[in-house]
Amino acid sequence: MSLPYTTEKQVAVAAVRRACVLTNSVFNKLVKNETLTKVGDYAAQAVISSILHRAFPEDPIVGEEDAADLRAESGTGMRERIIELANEALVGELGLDDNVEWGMGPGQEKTTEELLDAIDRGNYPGGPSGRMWTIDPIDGTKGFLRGEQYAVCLSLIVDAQVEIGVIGCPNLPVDLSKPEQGTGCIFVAVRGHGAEQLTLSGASPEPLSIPASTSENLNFLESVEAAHSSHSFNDRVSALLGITRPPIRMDSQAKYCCLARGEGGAYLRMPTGVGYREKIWDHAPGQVLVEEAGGIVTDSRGQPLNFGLGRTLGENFGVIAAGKDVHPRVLEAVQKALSEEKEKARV
Ligand SMILES: Nc1ncnc2c1ncn2[C@@H]1O[C@H](COP(=O)(O)OS(=O)(=O)O)[C@@H](OP(=O)(O)O)[C@H]1O
Ligand SMILES: [Mg+2]
Ligand SMILES: [Mg+2]
Ligand SMILES: [Mg+2]
Repeated sequence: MSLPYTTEKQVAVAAVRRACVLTNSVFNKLVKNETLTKVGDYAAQAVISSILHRAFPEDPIVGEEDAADLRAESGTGMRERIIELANEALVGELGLDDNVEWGMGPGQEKTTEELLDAIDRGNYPGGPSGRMWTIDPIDGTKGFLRGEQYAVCLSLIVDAQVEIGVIGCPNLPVDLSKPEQGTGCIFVAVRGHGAEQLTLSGASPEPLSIPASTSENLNFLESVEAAHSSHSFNDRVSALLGITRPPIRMDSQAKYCCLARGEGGAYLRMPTGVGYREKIWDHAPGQVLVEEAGGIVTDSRGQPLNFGLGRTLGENFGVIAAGKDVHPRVLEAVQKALSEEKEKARV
């Protein structure tokens, strides 16, 4: 019997690999020299969406970017650069099990209009039923521009359940404690069939599982940007848990990836203010990856994240991701810290 979603998994890994080659080259060619903030995001969404559309023409896509600004833009050459980069990534030879079959193959460059349409196919509103893909072409855009962590993120959601997650992390050390061993990994999970780490070329799959953890060897993974999640709240939760090690700050869903391979111990993302709604593409691939590595992902009420509400996760109760043994303790400490905050606000 073949594994479920075999083709979907192959296509998703191929799309993320190609997008990672692209974002790497965008960084080396462009970002280092000039601040071209969204080139990589648009081009990578165009690439992933084109590959998905070729393999699964009926599947809707919830993508972070849309091409409205690009269509309106003129005179800067930005659109032309994006089209050139996307075509390079779509038709290039990547070596290994070359997945030209999922790419476009030599001579099959797309027109500007086709690639703008591919970006705009990410406009699906989401919802509780049916199949849909989520694309975050560059998650952690700020990290990407700093030359630090970012991730190319793709997921397949079926009837509000995340079935496949693929996260490409070109700048992530293969082992966080041994950065000299090189960087670049792809993380893949299929619901019910485990999580694995591959090389950026899609080789050498290593199964992932979160080891048991105690308070002594625990530290939090958290956002770099204080505007995206509350650092001070995390400090209080750490104190309640007796954690003395400093948090690991890193942009993007690389945090879910590190957690899934036993680095850190808990990813805590509490809202910094009222109003911001978390986007499904920022959490769907990470959620299935951590769950398949044996972890738990909930909000601060202990409820699972709801991927069936549309493009967002709805009202923001934060995210707590951790191994099975650690999660209940972190949840309890988060709830204690929340009630302390409420108490303070009352007096
Ligand atoms: N106010 C607020 N609160 C929470 N989250 C927000 C907020 N504003 C933006 N975003 C989303 O954060 C995504 C990046 O998350 P990170 O964990 O990488 O944040 S950080 O860069 O490390 O601070 C980032 O994803 P990208 O846009 O793909 O980089 C945004 O979707
Ligand atoms: Mg994002
Ligand atoms: Mg993004
Ligand atoms: Mg963004």
